Amino acid sequence: MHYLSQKDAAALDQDLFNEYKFSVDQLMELAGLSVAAAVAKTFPPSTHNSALIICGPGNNGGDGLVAARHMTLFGYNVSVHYPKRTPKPLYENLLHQCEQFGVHILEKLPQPNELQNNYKVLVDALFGFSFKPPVREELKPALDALIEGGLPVCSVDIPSGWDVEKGPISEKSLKPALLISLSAPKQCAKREFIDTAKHFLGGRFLPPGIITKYNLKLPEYPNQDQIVEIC
Ligand SMILES: NC(=O)C1=CN([C@@H]2O[C@H](COP(=O)(O)OP(=O)(O)OC[C@H]3O[C@@H](n4cnc5c(N)ncnc54)[C@H](O)[C@@H]3O)[C@@H](O)[C@H]2O)[C@@H](O)CC1
Ligand SMILES: [K+]
Repeated sequence: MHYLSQKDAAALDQDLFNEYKFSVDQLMELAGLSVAAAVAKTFPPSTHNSALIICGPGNNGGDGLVAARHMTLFGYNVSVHYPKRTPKPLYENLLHQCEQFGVHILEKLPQPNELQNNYKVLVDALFGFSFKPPVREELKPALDALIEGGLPVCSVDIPSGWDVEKGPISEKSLKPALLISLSAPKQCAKREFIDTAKHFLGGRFLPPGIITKYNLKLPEYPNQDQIVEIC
């Protein structure tokens, strides 16, 4: 397996948009769908019917908004907490769609120790590969809820608060139960960092030229699946 540096993850992303002419919403839809699929495979709605998705200001948060909509279609009761909204049509439309699909928009987070009263699983769509620690004060409560909620956390692409290359930054860093790497795993997704977490690869949209250029060695997706487990 080849694990991407933070610089290469950003460069690969730019290649998809500039050289391959993908739009952000095209890739975000597939990324969010694969997140929903991996969550449902690991924490199915039959046992984990109520989910809270915590969304950040960038594209990682956008993946979370897409996953929220798909998770309602999979049978979950879904809530979204989206404290710092980026005023762009892409995110506004995704949020509008969430509302139309019956996603509950949670304006204020309860205390972390109260989350277990209402939810069975958390989805961490707070920060992705553009995050640089330490977390700024305004989004600290959202990160604390993920760390201290006492619920299984499914992290989208990067466990929030982690260094994209060096992994957890302290003993108190988030310990996800599930990581869904998107397009290709980043360096913090190495087994030595994620420990016993389940690990899936999703975002099945890479053109062959990108796989060659970045020397990626990715596991094969089974059949038409959107996700593949990495052991
Ligand atoms: N190339 C790919 O494979 C794709 C990537 N996607 C997603 O896009 C993500 C990357 O998105 P972005 O580049 O928009 O960035 P992120 O979503 O990682 O985060 C950027 C946002 O976080 C804020 N931020 C950064 N450091 C912070 C700190 N210390 N404290 C508080 N706020 C901080 C920034 O101000 C910015 O608003 C990926 O991780 C993945 O989830 C998908 O949407 C689609 C395709
Ligand atoms: K994340």
